[in-house]
Amino acid sequence: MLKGIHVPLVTPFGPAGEVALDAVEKLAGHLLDQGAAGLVALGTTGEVAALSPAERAAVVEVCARVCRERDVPLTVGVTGNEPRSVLTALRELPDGVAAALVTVPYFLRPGERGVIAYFEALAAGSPVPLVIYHIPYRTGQQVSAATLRHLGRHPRVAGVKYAAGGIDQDAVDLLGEPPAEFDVLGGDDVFVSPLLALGASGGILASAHLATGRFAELVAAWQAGDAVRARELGHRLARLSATLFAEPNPTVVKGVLHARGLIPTPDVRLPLLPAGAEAVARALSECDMVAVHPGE
Ligand SMILES: O=C(O)C1=N[C@H](C(=O)O)C[C@H](O)C1
Repeated sequence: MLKGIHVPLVTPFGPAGEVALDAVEKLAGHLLDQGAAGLVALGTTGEVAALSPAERAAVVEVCARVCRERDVPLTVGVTGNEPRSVLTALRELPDGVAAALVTVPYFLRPGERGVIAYFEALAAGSPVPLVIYHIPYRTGQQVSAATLRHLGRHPRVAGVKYAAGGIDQDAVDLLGEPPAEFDVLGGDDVFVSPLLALGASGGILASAHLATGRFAELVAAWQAGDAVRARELGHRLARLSATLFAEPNPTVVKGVLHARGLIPTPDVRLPLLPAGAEAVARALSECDMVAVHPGE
């Protein structure tokens, strides 16, 4: 269901600190023009924790409109770690949302049986398919390939955003025998190329705000079996991602998008602080090395 590159949108802020909805709309259209297969609203990259409920709803509304007009899927991040409030949020999603990206319950460390019970409860009541966000270095909860395979057989579980911090044994195991109709999407920007080589169907990557077409080309090259092209491009994009993640995400991405005139300010909300000028300059120069056309 979710193939190719899906960009987890930053939330641009205006000079007075307000959410710049016109910039959300422009950026969303630009990324789809550049080759993104879909968008993700309210991810970590969107600074979801720093947005009010009204701001979140407004961002989703704009993204849903753009995605509807382009006939591409919109995935929405839904945060929480107990099923009742997460189910309420899932039921409040507007029409036209293709899937919800739901984080493995964080901080509590409920164990894998708890993770299974949690996602089964959500899947039973969710109006939209779920994409499990597996990111143990943020949640504190390991999830094995066996657990993901078990959950992946549920008709309401569409895939996993796999962000284990590298290519681990579970990634190899899962992609060696994935459930039918279950998409594995790379969520660690620097490791997306090797994950695609193992058979992932795409990625949800903050880095793909830049060089979007190149990331799409990377997916296509691995899927076409063009390992020479894919390996070379993968190395270049990994260098770009490393510079974009040199400071906490999405600070450098926002700095670069602002320098390129794609968002009105590079501002982020606390506890994030804007990226340093040197980090932004390094990332800009890496973008130019990957681009086919200047400013791409
Ligand atoms: O918001 C997201 O989705 C992503 N978040 C990750 C993070 O901030 O660690 C990075 C990934 O590229 C997408």
